[in-house]
Amino acid sequence: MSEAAYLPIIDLGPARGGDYAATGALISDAFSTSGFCYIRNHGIPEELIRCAHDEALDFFHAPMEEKLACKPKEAVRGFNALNRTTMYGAENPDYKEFYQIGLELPADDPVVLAGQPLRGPNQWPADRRAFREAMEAYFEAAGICGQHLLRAVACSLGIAPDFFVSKYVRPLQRTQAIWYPPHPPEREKDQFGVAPHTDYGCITLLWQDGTGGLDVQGVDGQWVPAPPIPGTLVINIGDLLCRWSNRRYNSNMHRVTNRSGRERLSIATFYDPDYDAMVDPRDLNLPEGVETLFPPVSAGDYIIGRIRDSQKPKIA
Ligand SMILES: O=C(O)CCC(=O)C(=O)O
Ligand SMILES: [Fe+2]
Repeated sequence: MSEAAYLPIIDLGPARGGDYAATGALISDAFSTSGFCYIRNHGIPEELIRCAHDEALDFFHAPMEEKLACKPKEAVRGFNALNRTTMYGAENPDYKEFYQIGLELPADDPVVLAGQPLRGPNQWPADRRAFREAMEAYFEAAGICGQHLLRAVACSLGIAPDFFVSKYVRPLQRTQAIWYPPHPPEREKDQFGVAPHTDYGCITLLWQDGTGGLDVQGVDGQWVPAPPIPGTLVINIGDLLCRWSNRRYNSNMHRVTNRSGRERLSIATFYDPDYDAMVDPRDLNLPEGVETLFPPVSAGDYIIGRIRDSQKPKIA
């Protein structure tokens, strides 16, 4: 195990069976150091992952005209073409396409009518029923896994295991199938699939295919590979949980480069709270006498602010 980036493989089996304290102790070590770990026995059936992978790949291989028919409207859902996002401080936009879905709410739901950001019905390509079914099934299974993880997180911070349940009634869960074409050879140095960044929300669940290319920054600043490990997901903390935990848990820098010469597909789930959930470090068992480092913020305001920043054209 590297000292620089501690990436343990943690068995989620006990937590899924109701023993959150044991899993909590293990993830606490990881989240308070690298902010990353792998989990196995995550509960998302392999067959479901294979289906979502195959269907997503098939979609990304479709003619651009078909893909662009699903380009995002107001709720950032659907197909996002190459170069749509530029990470804070990055030279170039990310070299990836992605398809995003979120919690399905009907167009006449009050929060959709009120224009709450990130809300709305999902977009789906015509005539791709299997893609829709696979993505919806994956979304649901990832949410269940996220709930188990958050119960373990709650235990590890010394609060009731179900603390997060009332904060995740209509979560801002975003699941993205992400497709990375091989980087163009003339852009060797400054091109990233995803430029170095921290995630915005609470907790991220990542499935990656066998290609590799994800790196995590170690405490010494060096980049350490987080290679694909069959049967596992990579889990990491985002900035919102870092805030909520008053920096007891780290949201760490990571990046993707795809110099494999082949395409790469990953499925990332940003498992984030309700729009109006207040993220206040005082609610997470802050030890007595410890000063809060962050004022309370609503989860949705924080996340949409970060997304909008990442989609701004870079000012020269
Ligand atoms: O695709 C990956 O391996 C990671 C993607 C990622 O870090 C992100 O989208 O925030
Ligand atoms: Fe990320």
